[in-house]
Amino acid sequence: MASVASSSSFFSALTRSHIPQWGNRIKTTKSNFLRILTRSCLDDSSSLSQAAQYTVNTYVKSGMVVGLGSGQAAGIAIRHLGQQLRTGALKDVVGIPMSVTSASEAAKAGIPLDSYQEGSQIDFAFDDADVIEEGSFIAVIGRRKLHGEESILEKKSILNAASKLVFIIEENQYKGGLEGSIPVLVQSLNWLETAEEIDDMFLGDAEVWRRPSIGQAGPLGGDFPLVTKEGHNLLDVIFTSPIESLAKVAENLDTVKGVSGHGIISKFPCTVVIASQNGLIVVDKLAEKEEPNSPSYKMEKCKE
Ligand SMILES: O=C(CO)[C@H](O)[C@H](O)COP(=O)(O)O
Repeated sequence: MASVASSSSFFSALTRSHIPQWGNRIKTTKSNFLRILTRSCLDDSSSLSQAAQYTVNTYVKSGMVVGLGSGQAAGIAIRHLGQQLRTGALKDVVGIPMSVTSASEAAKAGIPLDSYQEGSQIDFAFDDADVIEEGSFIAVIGRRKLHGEESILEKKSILNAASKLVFIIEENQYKGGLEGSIPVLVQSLNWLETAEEIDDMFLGDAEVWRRPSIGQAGPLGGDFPLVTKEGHNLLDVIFTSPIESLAKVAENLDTVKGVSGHGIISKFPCTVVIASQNGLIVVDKLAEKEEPNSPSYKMEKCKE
């Protein structure tokens, strides 16, 4: 594998020739690093599988405690991790599942498991994200229907506790000016009051719907609203115009009495492994204090 620390003109030239649609879109800053891996260096046909396998092969080391996320890519990564343990390529890895689905997937794959306790040491975690805001690396999780005892709050605790974090997503999930919903956990007793306050806060930009536990329902969540294992109702704040800043949305939501949490997560350092038509794109967001004099980005390309 060749590794190149590059200047911005070198970056532009490479991105233009290798990933034209990304050349002008990825913004790099002092704290972002970008690597592009051509497809030929990876051995599976689906780009999401490649991204999941790359994540396990690159970041999981023997002896690690690994947070196992949920979603399609995380499922593939869990199965691949199990395979690596069976072949002996990795040893003594313990998984901390972030959902019932990831626990059952991991058990099937033969990964030894432990449950998350506050203060648990987690060396590495991977997860799907619904979307990630370009540049800020702030992610949204929890849009998808929650399964079993799945908890957005617990998932965020595990992701925040991890010493290293990777989100595995597809190209169309990494963008600026995001639209769509932000899941918000609210105390169920006064959920309507809280929903109205959020509605006023984002008036004209978003609608607020209470999520039902089954099927479809109207804005009030129908007769069987979802109640999480912590006893919260879940509001979907559905943005109909582009979100200028996810950080601002999170900040505003945090001021609302009755809000117990939400699906917006910003945790650095963070790496995003992006499955694209032209191979994998790996972008690292470092903690602000790291490598203050480093070049603006680094690009790696696999030797064919
Ligand atoms: O909460 C989440 C990750 O923690 C996501 O909502 C979810 O897992 C995405 O799933 P998929 O990638 O299969 O749509």
